[in-house]
Amino acid sequence: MPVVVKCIYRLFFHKLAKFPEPILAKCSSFYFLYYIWTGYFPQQCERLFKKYNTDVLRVAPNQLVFNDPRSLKDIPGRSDVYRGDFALRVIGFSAVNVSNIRDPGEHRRKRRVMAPGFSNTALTAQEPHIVAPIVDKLISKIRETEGGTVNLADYFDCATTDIIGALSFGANFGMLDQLQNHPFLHVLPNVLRLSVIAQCIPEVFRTLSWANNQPGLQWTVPKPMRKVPDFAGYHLAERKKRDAQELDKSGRKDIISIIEAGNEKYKGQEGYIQLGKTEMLGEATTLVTGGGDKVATALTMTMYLIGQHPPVYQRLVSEIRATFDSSESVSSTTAATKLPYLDAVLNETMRISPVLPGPMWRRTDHSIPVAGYVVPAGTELGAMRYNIFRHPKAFHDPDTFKPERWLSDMGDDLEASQPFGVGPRTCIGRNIAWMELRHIMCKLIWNFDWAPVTINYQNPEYLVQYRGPMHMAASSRKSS
Ligand code: HEM
Repeated sequence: MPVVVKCIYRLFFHKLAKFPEPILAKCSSFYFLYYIWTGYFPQQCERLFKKYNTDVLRVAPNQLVFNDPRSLKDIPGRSDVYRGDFALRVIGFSAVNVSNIRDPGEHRRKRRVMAPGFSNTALTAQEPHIVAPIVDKLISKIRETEGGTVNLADYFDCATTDIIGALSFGANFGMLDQLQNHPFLHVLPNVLRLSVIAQCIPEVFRTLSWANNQPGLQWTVPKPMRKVPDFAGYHLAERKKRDAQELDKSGRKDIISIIEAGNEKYKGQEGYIQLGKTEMLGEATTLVTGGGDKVATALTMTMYLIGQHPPVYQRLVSEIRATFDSSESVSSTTAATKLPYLDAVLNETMRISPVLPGPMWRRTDHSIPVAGYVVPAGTELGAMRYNIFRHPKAFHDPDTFKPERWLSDMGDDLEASQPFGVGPRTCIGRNIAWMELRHIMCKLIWNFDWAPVTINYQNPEYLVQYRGPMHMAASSRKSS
């Protein structure tokens, strides 16, 4: 269709023509691409929601975003919507996996096999042997910085990626050992950034994906986009080699082995197809990508925010130090039951600064009701998480960091903040995340007194927050 005709159609006759939007966004995806490229798409939406006095926006010819807490349940809460074109097919060129698979039935199959690896029972057994020693290594690495400052954004990245390597692959990824020199440091956020931008124009992404599968054409694809699957594939292969050498594997309980056991359990059952080799590679990639970076961001933001709010910091120090006698006695299970203020701080951090601030796109192939609107079939749509988590109808003083709102009823609608998502595609790793967040925060606060260094810290987002350096000063604790 000639460009002018296409524009006229999109402006006046398109099924979404009645929804408010800037005129440029009606005609082409370039408007959307520009704001995604800047990394401040949610902030631009905030301005547009206000400008048009609306809670729904058409941000590209075929895309709607909502700023109404009800849309959290009305979109991702549904089991009959698909991953959108602009959703998680962004980890470079990962094989199909639980987080990027489109079909809801296939997705259920994968979740069923994977779920036991993420259960609290599996994790409680692993925390003292696998997680605690890595966190202790983090503490000693921070101790080495005394008298100077520490870039927590990178230190957390190394620690959480090492944890997911040990939990999933039974491997030492060696990030904390090498810190700034580790070749995987910063790879994932950069790949996400590249992929998210490429995805804004689906034709570009599809062409790159196609080229990536053609022998002889792979050189046309930006190299970083293959780095994450390559890293995961390498560790999957290394794990297999170790497996072959091991005579008795019965003791192993890493997540990959639990997925493999699930594969065996359902083998031969009617309607069940085992996860094949490529799917296992896909899941390995999901574990590497999902497991480290997001927790690192939540920790970085928590430390930053408590550093900026001394009364919150002091209350947290009192709670944690009064609960544990020693650093060794820290456990996330104790923290979960005895440290309500820590949970309030973490919840408030993930509300005001969500790790995944964007809309987590979905697509519907039939018309559905969303927050009082009827969305036509074939639309890409999403709930704007950053904006909803700060919605004035749901939270008083929505832009203020106030952990107390999670401790007593202040009239807030706390359900309007859903850092781990809603519905069938909610975060499979949330138990791991909570375990790491509680364990690491307790040890950081138990061992050190902290002073802020970086101020005015704000990250752009490329699906997840794109962490910049965040420095603080740690000194061995003086008070009890
Ligand atoms: C603070 C840390 C974390 C946050 C805030 C977070 C948040 C989220 C959110 C919001 C989703 C839903 C996406 C959607 O609706 O489309 C999600 C999905 C997912 N998360 Fe997490 N996550 C965290 C940690 C983890 C960890 C530690 C893992 C472990 C490997 C993980 C693995 C996954 C996977 C595999 C999915 C896709 C699930 C599916 O589509 O069925 N996440 N996460």
